[in-house]
Amino acid sequence: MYHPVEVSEISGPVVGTSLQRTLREQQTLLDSAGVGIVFIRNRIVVHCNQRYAEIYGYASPQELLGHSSETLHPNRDAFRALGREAYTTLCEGQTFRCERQMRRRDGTLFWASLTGRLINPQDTREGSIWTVDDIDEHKQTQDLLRTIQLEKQVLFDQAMVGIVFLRERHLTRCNRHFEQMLGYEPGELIGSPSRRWYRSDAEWEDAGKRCYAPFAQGQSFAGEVTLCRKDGTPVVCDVRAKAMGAQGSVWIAMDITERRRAQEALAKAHEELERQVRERTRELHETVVDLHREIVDRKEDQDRIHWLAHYDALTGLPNRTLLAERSQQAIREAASAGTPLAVMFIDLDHFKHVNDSLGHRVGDALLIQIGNRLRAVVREYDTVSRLGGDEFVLLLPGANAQGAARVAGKLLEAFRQPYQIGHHELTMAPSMGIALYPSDGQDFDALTQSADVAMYRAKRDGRATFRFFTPEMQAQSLRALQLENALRRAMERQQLELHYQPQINIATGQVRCVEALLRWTHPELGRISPAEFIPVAENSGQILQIGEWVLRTALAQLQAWRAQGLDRIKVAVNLSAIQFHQPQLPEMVSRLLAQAGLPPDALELELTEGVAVADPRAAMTTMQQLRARGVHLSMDDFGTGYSSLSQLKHFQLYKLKIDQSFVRDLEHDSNDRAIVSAIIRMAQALGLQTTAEGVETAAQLQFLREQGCDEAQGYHFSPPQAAGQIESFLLQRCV
Ligand SMILES: Nc1nc2c(ncn2[C@@H]2O[C@@H]3COP(=O)(O)O[C@H]4[C@@H](O)[C@H](n5cnc6c(=O)[nH]c(N)nc65)O[C@@H]4COP(=O)(O)O[C@H]3[C@H]2O)c(=O)[nH]1
Repeated sequence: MYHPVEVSEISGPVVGTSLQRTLREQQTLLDSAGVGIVFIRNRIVVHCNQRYAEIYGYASPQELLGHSSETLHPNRDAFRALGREAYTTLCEGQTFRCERQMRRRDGTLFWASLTGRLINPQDTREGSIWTVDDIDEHKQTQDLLRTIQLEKQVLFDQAMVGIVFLRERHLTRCNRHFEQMLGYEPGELIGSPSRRWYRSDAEWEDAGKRCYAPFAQGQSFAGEVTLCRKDGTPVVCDVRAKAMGAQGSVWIAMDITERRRAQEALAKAHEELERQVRERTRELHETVVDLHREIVDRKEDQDRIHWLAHYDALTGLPNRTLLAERSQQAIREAASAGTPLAVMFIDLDHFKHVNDSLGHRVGDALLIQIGNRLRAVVREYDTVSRLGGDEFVLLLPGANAQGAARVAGKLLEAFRQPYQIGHHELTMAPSMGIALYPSDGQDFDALTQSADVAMYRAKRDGRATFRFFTPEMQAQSLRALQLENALRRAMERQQLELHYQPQINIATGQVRCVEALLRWTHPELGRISPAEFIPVAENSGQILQIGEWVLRTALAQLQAWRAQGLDRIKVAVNLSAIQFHQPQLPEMVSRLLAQAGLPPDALELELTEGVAVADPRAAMTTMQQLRARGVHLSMDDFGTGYSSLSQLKHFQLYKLKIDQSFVRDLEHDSNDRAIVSAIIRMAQALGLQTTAEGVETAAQLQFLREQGCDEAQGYHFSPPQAAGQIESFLLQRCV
């Protein structure tokens, strides 16, 4: 038992020495003790050691001596409460231990571990001894630890992730969230092997390999693992796992099934969006391409429309519209500069025959070549245009009459070269009419009209030539227009009539054939010569209708004469080249003969040499067809055209009619005599009959007889007369 004694209270030499040593030892013991020790009597600090003073913030024990122990407590209540609690135990002679907050000298509180004991449990007045240890730091650490543990527990319990502790792949502990996540009751999983929350052995083993491999290298695992609920449904988890040495491992699993599902849905939506964007982009691209194409197409269409409106589709030459525009411009310039200008109208002679006999393809190819040849002849700034068909118009700015004539001459020269179309070698000649500005017309229409009229004159004057427009032509062209209009109504108004002129056998004086000649008597215009109106009918196309009427009427008349007893008489009908090139001609002839009830050899068709000029081969085919049907063919006006001897051989002709231009001057012109004589001999050599036209005198007849000409026709015997008038002549002269 410790009795605190003041050293000065001890006296006596021996006692004093050992007592002093004891006291020193006690004092040393007190001073070196690691805990604070205090002796309190009547709630007053009677004695304490250095450590005690330090704990309460005093420099030395002396500073505390005499202090009320109450000041060392936080407050009076705490002091009394401790007294009440401690003295129950102390009075029983027990040691009282507790941990209490105490107060330092500066007022701060600290935790202290107190151990007290009464000196004499029977008498509390003797005081008590207390050891005090400053456990404030330890207490704070403990509190901190407790708080941390509490927090950990809260985290463990409240975490929104599953937390699992495993040892050797068996669950030692897990939080509620893990159980709930997998659908288990609290504690149901304790001790279970981790295999329990995998769908199959394979998945479990695979997860084991993936997760434990990093553990072996001291690393943690982080990854996605598919676990399995109690009811079998899969749970996709984001798993973090860490090895804890001998403690096993801790696993944190977060259910990301929904997130994964949402991610998948998002990815799908994203993919769909991308697909839609791609689709839209593609559509947009296509729309842009379509639009672009449409714009290009429209531009091309516009260009094409503009081109078609201004150019001839076949030859690529300017058409009438562009020609008119250029002409107007050229006329304006010529007017202001006082310079000349020529317009040349070109029509191809017998071009239609090419089309009819060789087909449009050949005709088109020929027109293209002709267009190129025309372009090659003229200057750069001249315009070569095609109006359609075989009509071309040249606009020659700056060209006077001399210049235009030179161009026409060059064209004639250029046209002399044959055209090679496939295996066909074709020659084509132009008839050209020239009109000059300003004398022949002040504007485009007037100039082209004048050039057109001049071109007709060139045609009439033998074709393959050119003519300048003259005022006299103007009058004639007006006449042609007048005739064309009048001719349209001539047939329906019965103004047409046939006259017949006999052809006399020179040797016997007998009539074997009459030539039907067309007559037109107009109420105002009077009698119009076929030489004038037949070309008009040919140009306007009316010749086909008129020609058929002539054939029908002539055959009907012949049939009537035959019925009257003139049963061996024949009729000769003139055939225009245009009629001849009609593909249905042979069929039509047969039909009309059949309608009249006449044999084919009752009809003789008079052709002009012109029919064979453009395409002898096609002409030959038509002639063969007619001959095959039994119709006789004769060549009219022979000697004026260009028939070659070799062609004649193949033409299957029956007769040559010697043109009246050779007969007219037989008496005075030895050349004509020579020609007529040669024709007759040639015909004889070819086995052809000969008929001389326009025989007006006995001397002409005599010469023809001497030369061996078979027949004669002319005023010497009879002019062409109406059927009724010629009948008596025929009755006398027909056998
Ligand atoms: N100077 C003179 N002339 C004589 C004499 N004898 C007859 N003539 C005339 O000579 C022409 C002979 O007919 P062409 O050469 O076939 O020439 C014909 C013929 O090419 C054509 N033509 C007449 N009728 C038709 C027809 O129906 N169809 C076709 N396509 N042409 C016809 O018109 C041309 C002229 O016929 P026309 O005026 O009737 O003139 C006729 C006739 O009247 C004579 O002794 N002296």
